[in-house]
Amino acid sequence: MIDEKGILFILSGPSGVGKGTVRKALFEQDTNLKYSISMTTRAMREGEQEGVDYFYRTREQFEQMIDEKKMLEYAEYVGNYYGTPKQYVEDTIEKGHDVFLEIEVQGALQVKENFPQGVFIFLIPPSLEELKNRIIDRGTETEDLIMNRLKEARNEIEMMDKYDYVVVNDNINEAVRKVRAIVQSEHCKRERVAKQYKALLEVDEK
Ligand SMILES: Nc1nc2c(ncn2[C@@H]2O[C@H](COP(=O)(O)OP(=O)(O)O)[C@@H](O)[C@H]2O)c(=O)[nH]1
Ligand SMILES: Nc1ncnc2c1ncn2[C@@H]1O[C@H](COP(=O)(O)OP(=O)(O)O)[C@@H](O)[C@H]1O
Repeated sequence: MIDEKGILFILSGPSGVGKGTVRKALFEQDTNLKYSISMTTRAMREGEQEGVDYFYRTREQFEQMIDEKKMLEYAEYVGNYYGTPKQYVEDTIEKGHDVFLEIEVQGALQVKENFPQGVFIFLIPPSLEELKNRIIDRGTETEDLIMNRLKEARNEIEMMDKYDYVVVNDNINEAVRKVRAIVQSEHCKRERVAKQYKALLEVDEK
């Protein structure tokens, strides 16, 4: 079939719900999705690589990108900037490839404003109790921050109706399977297939 523009998928959800875990598992399997590498001002962690996990930049460099309107979205999270460089997303979609973002909720809401044709997937925990356990088990946050995150999570979950799909991250394999199914369904949307088919028929006529 004739290539159309790619689709932008946005996976978001409260801190600790498992966004990073689901995204990594999704990309481990054979996939045609292109992951948009984010830019951050946070320090590189052991085992991470520049241009693989993130583009690591200073606050000055990040703020310059913001001023030059080169970010599709950005947010401050635990004292650091995180954001999606616009150019890669636009070029890749233009070439007909799907792009996948894994970002926190404030950023996802900005993408919704700037790129409403994106497909918004909200990952939720089976319960707030389980969310709390996951944040504690991950061991990256203090008691105070954990309480903050949970309060934020409640507010964020209320944003659910801004999203196209909601996936409960109970069993990880099930959650990944559902995200993959969403990607496939979007490719089977009538409007999309009809457009591609029309172009195909026009070529046949020539
Ligand atoms: N808005 C926004 N959030 C991002 C971006 N990249 C990563 N994040 C989110 O930033 C948060 C912190 O990420 P990180 O420092 O890698 O720590 P993690 O909590 O171990 O995943 C996570 O919720 C990510 O989903 C981005 O480009 N934009
Ligand atoms: N389906 C799941 N079941 C149990 N634990 C999970 C599941 N998904 C993720 N986790 C664990 O929960 C913690 C938070 O996951 P992480 O991917 O860092 O979340 P986020 O990127 O949303 O902040 C990690 O310790 C991860 O191993």
